[in-house]
Amino acid sequence: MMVGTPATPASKIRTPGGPRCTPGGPKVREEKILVTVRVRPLSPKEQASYDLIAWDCTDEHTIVSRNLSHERPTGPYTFDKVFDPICSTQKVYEDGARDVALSALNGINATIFAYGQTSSGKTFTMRGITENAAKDIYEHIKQTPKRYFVLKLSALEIYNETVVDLLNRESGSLRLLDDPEKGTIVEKLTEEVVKDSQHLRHLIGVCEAHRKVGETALNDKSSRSHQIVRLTIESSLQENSGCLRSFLASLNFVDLAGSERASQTNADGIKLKEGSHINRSLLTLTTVIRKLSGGKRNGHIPYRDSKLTRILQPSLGGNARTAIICTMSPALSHVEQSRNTLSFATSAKEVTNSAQVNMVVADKQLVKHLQKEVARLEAELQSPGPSSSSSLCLQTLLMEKDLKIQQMEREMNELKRQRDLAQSQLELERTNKEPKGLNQDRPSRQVAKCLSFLVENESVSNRPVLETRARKALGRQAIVRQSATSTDPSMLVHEIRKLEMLQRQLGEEANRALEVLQKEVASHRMGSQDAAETIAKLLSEIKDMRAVSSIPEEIKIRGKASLKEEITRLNSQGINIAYLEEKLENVQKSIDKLAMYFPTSEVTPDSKTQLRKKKILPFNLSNTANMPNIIWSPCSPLSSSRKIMEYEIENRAPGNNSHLLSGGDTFRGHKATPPKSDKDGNCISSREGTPAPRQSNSVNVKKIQKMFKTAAEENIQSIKAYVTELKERVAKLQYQKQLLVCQVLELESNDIASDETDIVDQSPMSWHLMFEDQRKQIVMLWHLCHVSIVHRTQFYLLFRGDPADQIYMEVELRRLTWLEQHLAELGNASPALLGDDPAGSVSSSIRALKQEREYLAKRVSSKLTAEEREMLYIKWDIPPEGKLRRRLQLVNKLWIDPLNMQHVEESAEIVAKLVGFCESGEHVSKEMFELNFVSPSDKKTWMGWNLISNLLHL
Ligand SMILES: Nc1ncnc2c1ncn2[C@@H]1O[C@H](COP(=O)(O)OP(=O)(O)OP(=O)(O)O)[C@@H](O)[C@H]1O
Repeated sequence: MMVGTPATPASKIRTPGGPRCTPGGPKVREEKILVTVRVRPLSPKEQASYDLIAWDCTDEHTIVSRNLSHERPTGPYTFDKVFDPICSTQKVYEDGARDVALSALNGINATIFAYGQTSSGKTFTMRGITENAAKDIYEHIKQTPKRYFVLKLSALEIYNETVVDLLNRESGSLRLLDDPEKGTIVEKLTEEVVKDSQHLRHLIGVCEAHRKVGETALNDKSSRSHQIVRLTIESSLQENSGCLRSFLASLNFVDLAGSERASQTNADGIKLKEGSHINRSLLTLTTVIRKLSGGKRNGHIPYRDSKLTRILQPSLGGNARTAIICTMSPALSHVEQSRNTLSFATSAKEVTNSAQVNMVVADKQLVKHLQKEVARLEAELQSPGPSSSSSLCLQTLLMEKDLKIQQMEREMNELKRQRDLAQSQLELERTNKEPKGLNQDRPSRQVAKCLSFLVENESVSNRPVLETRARKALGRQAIVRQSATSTDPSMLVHEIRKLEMLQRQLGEEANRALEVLQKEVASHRMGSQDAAETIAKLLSEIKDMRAVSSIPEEIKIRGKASLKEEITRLNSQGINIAYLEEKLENVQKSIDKLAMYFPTSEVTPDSKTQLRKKKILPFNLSNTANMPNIIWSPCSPLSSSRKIMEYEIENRAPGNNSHLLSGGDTFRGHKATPPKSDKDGNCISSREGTPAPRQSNSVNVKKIQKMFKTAAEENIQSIKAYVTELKERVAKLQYQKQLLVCQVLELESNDIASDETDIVDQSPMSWHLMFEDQRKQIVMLWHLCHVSIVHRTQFYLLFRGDPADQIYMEVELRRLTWLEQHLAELGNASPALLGDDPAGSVSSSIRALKQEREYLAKRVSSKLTAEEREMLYIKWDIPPEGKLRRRLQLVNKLWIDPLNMQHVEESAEIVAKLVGFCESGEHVSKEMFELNFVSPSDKKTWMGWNLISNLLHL
């Protein structure tokens, strides 16, 4: 008994509940694929071999196999149409393709497939279908003058999963890309605009010709390659409303590879080993059709498993109308293949498509863009996971999006902040109607913060509104004036006192340091004539210095003094500070000169000779009498050489350690030559008195020699560093004093200027502009002065344009301007004047900055999540080369572009994370910015050499 397959209804177009509209989209109609079967006549070859006809087309929908062999007959098979061998291609076109093909003229995608075994008539049929469709399309265009049509043609061939352009074979293998709007597209595929029907025929001819070339180049290729000719049809209509409505659709003519191999593999499960015999595209096509026909439309459909199914995805259960013409031979010799073809056709007819009109409305461009974006993201998400490159690509895309969102949020917040600020400023202006002068008796906390050591506990926000009253001025001068005019004279007197106290403390420290320096230098008094002279000079300078630095102690502070008197006194002290500075400069130069006698490098045979030539012998054996001084000198308790000495003592033979120099033959000669003393009682060595042991081969002597030398070098370096530090502090003091004087002078001239300043009021807008301007200047100066990036970050994040920030901005700007000038002066000075390190402060700043970056780089992995790090590496273009290298590269890119405020903002955010400003949750106080210039904590007291050696090793 034969089991029939239910016939497909003649009209399969289903519009359940009528045509429906997708939200914001055009009508969608669901319909099954139109499946027809065409049986060709017996070929001459089949006739010659007396092959029998194995099939009967019982009606125009049914085909059944004849009972010719011992096998049981199959069928009947029913389809939308069954065309017997005498049916013309015109008829096949009309009944099996025309309706679908012409849908493309109305914006519906359409695809006509030819499926069947080799030599079954696929190409024969498709050629006729294409020609007829082309003819009808141009006929339609002719009859629709209201619409404006644009036709484009492209054609490709897929062979062994390689896509080739049939309009330009030379372009080689083409790649498939995912386009948000069009789905899968073929990269660089030629698309020719079709001028007219003749041109269309010509182009189809070109494709055919190119396919023929392929056929001769590769044996039997045509049966294993798929060809797709795609006609894109766009038609526009100007509506009365002024809207330009366009239909856009593509019509595919697909001539598939011979199905015999795919069916063999599918039906018999034979796993063909030879790769060239497996046609992945065809296999995937049958799998896709099978899955779609089984109602698994919502399950995973492996479109992406082959190029053919990727390209034709919309035509297989998607947004397209599809017709499949299955071709078959009637011969008994091909009955098995024909059966497989009919089986495929049976599956295909169960597949439902959801075609919709692809309409473009000009004034809905934005919606379309969004739809495209959604489609693209969906396509990305649907792409299979195993490909790490595609998931990476998706991740990158998401990260980029996140970054964009973050950036937009930041911009929005900034705009909001500016708006709020402007509003509050306006509010302030409006309410600020109080009579002028109301506030003049009250000291300005801003200025107090600027100058005082004390930290004001009162928050800035509590400040009475009028205290923050700003004077209208576009320049910085106006701000300075404003600060000065609101300064209480008694505050300034207070500040002057504190300044003096600082100066006194500095003097005391300098004295203590110089005492040690004097001892140290005295211990080195032996050696060459040059060295002796330098030391003598140094000693006299130290003496002078001590005299100068003790002056401030003599200052008597009276209980009450007028501001003018205070200023006069302060100005007179300026001479002392300047003198102190000058003297320190001289001391440093002398130390530098002295340091030249102690080459820091290891003593090589060459350098030994040079030393001998120059007779630089401050620490040779003639100095042994001075050894105890050096060893037990306060300058060297922590030096590495002392440790060596202790080791030496510990390892000395018993009985020889009663005194460092009393035992052992090594020192006997020396004992016989006691050192000479100068008139002050200090030990002096003479070259005449230098005994032979200088050439001694004793290991101990050499070690001790080396040790003394190291100790001396360390001490000299320590002294040098401390003097440099003293100089810096004196310079700071000098600057602070100048600022104070400046404030006082402006206070004095306040009465004269008050009329003028009252005329102008500072508007919120002008402050905002000034703030931006100052901030840019500060950022540039930070960069030029190599200021710590942590400091930059803190300052940048704290001062965001609040009117209360004015004074902080002003002070930071002044401080940096001074620093820049100072560094520039150092840089311009002659190296001869400045010693070995002409721009010591600059290089040390750079060094410190480098160390800071290294420190921050170490925190990257602990303070940022892996995701954050990855995002930053992508954003900041850090190549993937080594984890440590990447972290350092990232940190090295922070705060390097002072002209780019976006860069500055982002750098600040990253550094804040690395340092943990954000995570502590505590608000950083603005006062931490040492607007007081020298806070007690900032003051370095003399801690002995320990501190200095620490500083040196930092
Ligand atoms: N309906 C038909 N009427 C007359 N001749 C036909 C018909 N169908 C096919 N032929 C002839 O059969 C031969 C094979 O046809 P065709 O090349 O179209 O097969 P094919 O399926 O495309 O083969 P391949 O897969 O190898 O490319 C051709 O010579 C063609 O002219």
